[in-house]
Amino acid sequence: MESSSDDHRLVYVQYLLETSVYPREPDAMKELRSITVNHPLNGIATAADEAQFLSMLLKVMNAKKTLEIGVFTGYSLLATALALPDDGKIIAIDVNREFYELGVPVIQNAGVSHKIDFREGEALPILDELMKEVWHLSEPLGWIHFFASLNRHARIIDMCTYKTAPKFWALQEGKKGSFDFIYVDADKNNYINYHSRAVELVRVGGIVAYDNTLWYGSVVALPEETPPSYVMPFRDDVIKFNKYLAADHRVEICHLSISDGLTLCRRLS
Ligand SMILES: C[S@@+](CC[C@H](N)C(=O)[O-])C[C@H]1O[C@@H](n2cnc3c(N)ncnc32)[C@H](O)[C@@H]1O
Repeated sequence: MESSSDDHRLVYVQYLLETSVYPREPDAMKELRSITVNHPLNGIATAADEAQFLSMLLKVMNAKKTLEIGVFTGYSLLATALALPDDGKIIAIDVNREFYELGVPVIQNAGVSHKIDFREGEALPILDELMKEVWHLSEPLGWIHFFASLNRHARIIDMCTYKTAPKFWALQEGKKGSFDFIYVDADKNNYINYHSRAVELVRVGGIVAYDNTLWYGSVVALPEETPPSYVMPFRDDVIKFNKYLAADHRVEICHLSISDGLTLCRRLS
């Protein structure tokens, strides 16, 4: 079963999809992909080989708290939810709830909906709220993240006020520095704006992953007159973003040619 997001890619991609990706794809993800293929915008869904890669990356990282910007029908979200442990948490943002609701029954049947906190709306104001919002310390990772944060920040807390300090600290820091992984797959003209928030929200050593950073395969590398007009609107934004990331020393980067480009940024400090 193919999705049209795979159409433009090379023959070897079809080979790897058929040989190594589709046979290992969880049934729920297969079902969600077959629902998505009937959607008029199906080409914007995360590709199956990329989702397989993200799934392994999350497991290798032991990720527990993640953030996703750009859900659509939820294919990458489901891959993430399946990869996280049972007490994992994903905050998932999309301006369009109707897209997400197409995938909800599949996500529920897969038994992972308790990990997902879907937030409908424009991503930038939601991210700004997250910078201030606290994790409930009763949440499974609240205390662990709190104590981990003591090592990362220079601020000193009087441990004599041990019982009141955690709340105080959480109010100071919001959700900054608490996500293990952030996946950005929304409007490309806002990627630089998302990066300024994501780099603060992700923990030191955590990963922010940006999708479509080669924009339709290799369009970013072709002369301006070459690409068909329908891919042009975000082309310059992606080119600008790639240059910006290459010069951003807050992160180590790895620009992969999987799907139509995926850039991993590891927060350094
Ligand atoms: C490329 S699709 C996401 C694909 C998804 N990751 C998947 O696996 O199918 C982009 C999504 O970003 C959402 N989006 C676009 N601009 C947005 C914005 N400013 N704020 C929040 N969501 C936005 C769109 O509604 C769309 O569902």
